[in-house]
Amino acid sequence: MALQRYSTRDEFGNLLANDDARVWWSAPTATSALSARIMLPGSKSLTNRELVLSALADGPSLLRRPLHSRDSQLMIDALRALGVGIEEVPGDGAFGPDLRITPPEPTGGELLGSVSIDTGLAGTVMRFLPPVAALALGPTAIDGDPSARRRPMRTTITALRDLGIEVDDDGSGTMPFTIHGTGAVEGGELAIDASASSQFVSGLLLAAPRFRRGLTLRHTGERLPSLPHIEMTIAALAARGVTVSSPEPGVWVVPAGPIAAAEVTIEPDLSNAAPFLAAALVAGGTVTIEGWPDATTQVGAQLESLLPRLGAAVSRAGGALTVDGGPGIRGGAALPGVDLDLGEAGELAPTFAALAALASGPSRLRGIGHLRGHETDRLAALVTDITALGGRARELDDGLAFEPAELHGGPWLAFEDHRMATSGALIGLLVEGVEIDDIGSTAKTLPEFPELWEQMLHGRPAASPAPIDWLGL
Ligand SMILES: O=C(O)C1=C[C@@H](OP(=O)(O)O)[C@@H](O)[C@H](O)C1
Ligand SMILES: C=C(OP(=O)(O)O)C(=O)O
Repeated sequence: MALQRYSTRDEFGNLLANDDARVWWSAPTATSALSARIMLPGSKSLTNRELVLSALADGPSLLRRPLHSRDSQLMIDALRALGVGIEEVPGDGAFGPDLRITPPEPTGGELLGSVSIDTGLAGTVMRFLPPVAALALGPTAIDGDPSARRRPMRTTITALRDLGIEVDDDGSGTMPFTIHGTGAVEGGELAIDASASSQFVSGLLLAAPRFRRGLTLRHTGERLPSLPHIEMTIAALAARGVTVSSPEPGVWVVPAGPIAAAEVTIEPDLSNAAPFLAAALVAGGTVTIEGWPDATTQVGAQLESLLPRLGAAVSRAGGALTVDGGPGIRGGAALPGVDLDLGEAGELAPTFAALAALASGPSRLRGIGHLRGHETDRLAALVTDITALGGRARELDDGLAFEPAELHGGPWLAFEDHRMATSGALIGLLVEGVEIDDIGSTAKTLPEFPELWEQMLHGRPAASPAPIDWLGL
C-alpha cells in the first residue's frame, strides 16, 4: 500500500508500525506555552491545479516549491501515464525539488490513453484527471484506494457522458470507471450538480480551454460548497491567459484557446496551517507561519478572521502570520464555544471540531454536510473519536453540535484521513494519552507533520529524521 512508503521512512521515538503499515503515534502534550516559527510545504490545491494546467499548456512549465506528498505524487504519476514529462529539478524550497512539466511532444500534442490511473484517496486527482483523460486518445481506467470507492463521482461520470464521451461504469456513481477518450472533446453547454463537491466544477474548468468550443458550465444543484476553491481555479486559469467569465452565480464560461506555459511559485498550504495555528489557543503562546501570502485564493486565509472568534490575537509582520493564544486552555483560559458556517472552508472543519470539543461553551459547525463524502465521512468520524474520549458531539443534517465535557485519553482513529489525524494531535496537546492509530495518513498532504509538530513544541524534531528520498517518491 502506497502509504507505507511514507509512514515507515523513519522513526520518531515512540512510533510503531502495525502489521497493516499503519503507524501508531502518541500525541505529545504541551508542557509549556508555545513560541514557534514554522515553514509549511506547498499547497495541495495549488500544486495539483498547476500540474494539470502545465500538462495542458502550450509549452514547458516550472513549478517552484511544489508540494511533495501522496496527493501530488498521485497527480504526477497520473499525468506521466498520459504522456506528460515531469522532471524533478533542484529548487530553493526546504521541502523537495522543483518540477519541470513538459506537455506531450510536439508541444501541445496528444495525450495518450490505454492507461490505468490510481487516484488514491485524492479528491483533486479523481475529479481533475477525468476531463484530462477525456482529451487523451485511448481508454483510461480510473480507480483509487478501496476507501475512495465511496467518494461521490457520479457528477464527473455524467458530465463526461453529456459531453459525448463514452464512460464504462457499474452505475454506482463511484470509482472504478473507464473513460474512452478520442483525442478531442467538443465542449459547449453543460449542466452539472456540484452540490457534493466544488471539485466537479474545478476539474471541468481546468480542462475546458482545450475543448474545441470551450465550455459554458451551469451548476444546477441547490448548494455549492467550497466556493473559494472554484475562485482559485479561475485565478490559476487567468494567470495562464484564460479568462473565465461568470455571467451569473453558478455559471462559468471558459473560452477555447491555449493555456500558457508558466513559471509558478506555489504558496505554503494554509489549510495545513490550521492545526498549528490552533495549537496556540490550546497550549498558549504564539505560533508563527512563515511565508504567509499577502493575497491568496486559499481558503486557509480565513483562519485570520476565524481564530479571533475563539479569542486568538492574529497579526502579520514580515510576510509571516502569528496567532497569539494568550495563556491558552493549558494556562487556564476558557475557550468560548462558537457557531461557524464552514460551507466555504470545509477543510478547516476538523480543526475547529477539535477546538469545539475543548471549548467551555456549546458550539455548532454548519454548512458541512458534504464532508460526509470527504476522505472519510468526517462528521461520523469526528463524533466517533470525540465521543470515545468522553466528549459530547453529535451530527446535525449539515454539520456538528458540541457540548462542553471533560476529555480523557484513548485511541483516536484517523480513518485514513490526514485532517482527522491532525485534529487528534491538537486535542492531544491538552489531553494526555491520545493515541493516533495512523499518523502516516498525514502523508496525503503533509508527510512532514510529525516532525513539524515536534518542532512546534520543542523547536526541533523529536529525532533526527532520515533524509527524505524525494526522487524515490
Ligand atoms: O479544489 C480543491 O482543491 C479542493 C476543494 C474542496 O473540495 P470539496 O468542494 O469537495 O469540499 C476541498 O475540501 C478539498 O480539500 C480541495
Ligand atoms: C477534502 C480534502 O481532500 P480531497 O482533495 O481529497 O477532497 C481535504 O484535504 O480536506
